[in-house]
Amino acid sequence: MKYKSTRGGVSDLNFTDAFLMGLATDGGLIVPQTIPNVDLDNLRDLDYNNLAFEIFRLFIDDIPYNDLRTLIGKSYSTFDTQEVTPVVKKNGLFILELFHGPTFAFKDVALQFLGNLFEYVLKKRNTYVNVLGATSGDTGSAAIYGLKGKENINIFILHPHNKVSKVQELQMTTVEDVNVYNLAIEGTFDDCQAIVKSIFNDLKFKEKYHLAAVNSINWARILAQIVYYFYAYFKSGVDKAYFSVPTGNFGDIFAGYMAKRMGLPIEKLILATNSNDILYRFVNYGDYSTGKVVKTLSPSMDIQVASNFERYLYYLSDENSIRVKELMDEFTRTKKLKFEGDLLKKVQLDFESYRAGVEDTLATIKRFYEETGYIVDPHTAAGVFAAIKAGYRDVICLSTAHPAKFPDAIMDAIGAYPEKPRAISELEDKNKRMWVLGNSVDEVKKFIEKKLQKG
Ligand SMILES: N[C@@H](CCOP(=O)(O)O)C(=O)O
Repeated sequence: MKYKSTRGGVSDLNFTDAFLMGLATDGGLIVPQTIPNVDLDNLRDLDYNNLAFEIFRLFIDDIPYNDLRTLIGKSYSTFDTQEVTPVVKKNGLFILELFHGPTFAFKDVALQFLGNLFEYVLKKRNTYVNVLGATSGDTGSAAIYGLKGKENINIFILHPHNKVSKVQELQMTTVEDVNVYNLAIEGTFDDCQAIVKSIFNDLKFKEKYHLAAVNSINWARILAQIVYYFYAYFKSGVDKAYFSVPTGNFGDIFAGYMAKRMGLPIEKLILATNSNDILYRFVNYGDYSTGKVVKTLSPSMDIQVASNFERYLYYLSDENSIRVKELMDEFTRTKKLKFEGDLLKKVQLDFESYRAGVEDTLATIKRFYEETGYIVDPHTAAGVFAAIKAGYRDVICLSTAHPAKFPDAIMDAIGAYPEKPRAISELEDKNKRMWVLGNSVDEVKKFIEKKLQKG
């Protein structure tokens, strides 16, 4: 399999080069040059690791199969269940539990694998990387847990200062390994993401410091997330699938879109947002225009500029890179895009979307708990809210995080705190380490330079 950029300036990369490049050097996002088709019957009865292997090998042909199997096995051995992403049925909905990894969020599914993949590739190539990423709460800790203490890797993670949950902040900032740098930026997640992209687009700086990406701009993230759509489909036993996906950066739901393009019978992807509703407006009205980021109960979704939107735009434009570049340039200039007519109808064939405000989120957590005894976190609640609104039978809701990451929201909803896994309760007594920086590309660059020169 070869890879290219959505903007047409990069092509014919093998998987490992695409993985190390992260953001394409022309500013676009990397996609596979063809989308492979799967035979569902060959995958149906596989356990998680074997399923992951069968899907990965369709996209990776420059890593020996034995090594790939070892990487997969190592990555998912840190999960608290061999199922990796179990599916449970509650009140007519399937809940795909994606929070069984070390940081209790769906990001672990990809980032445990990416951590091991970086280690493997760097050793093979006898080189090093400095990972740079942005987080609205979950990617950061998952990336840090995937990479902490690993040789030949430093990791710099930007998060919006005081805008992630307390547990999310503790998970990131209590890691004491010397290769981990937490930068709390005086701004929003969109500011953090813009800083990261601007630094990646400074190709001299990127090359000089061997920068690499862990956000879903990295194709390997999407690849790892495709697997659980297949797994959930087989486990649920449904004929045609409806997935409801809490959505911020569009990476998770885009993985579902790819699974559909590979032949998974997905009837509809239900896109759930919180009040940061740019994607809700896009799907319903063709209005992709940024608004102000507002703080909600589901901080990981407090995003207005969705990174992976560009990958979808590429497929929506029938893989026309020139058109994608024009649209992305227009978006950079005006902060808005408009979609109408047949193009919007095409979007609505793939997706439908609902927006859960704060009251909807709290009411959904409460009602679901009262009816099932099961506590969903505020992000999952947005997905459950959307699934109920959509009204289809047997929707598979992606449960993207453990409720203990958001105890205050749960207390507000049901009047009690969720049970805390030990790994979370232990965080409070640990030392914290982070650096507060202004919302400035230069400040972040200077910080990276200073730390790397010292090292
Ligand atoms: N919701 C994310 C934001 C970053 O998204 P990513 O999927 O591109 O890493 C978070 O929790 O950090």
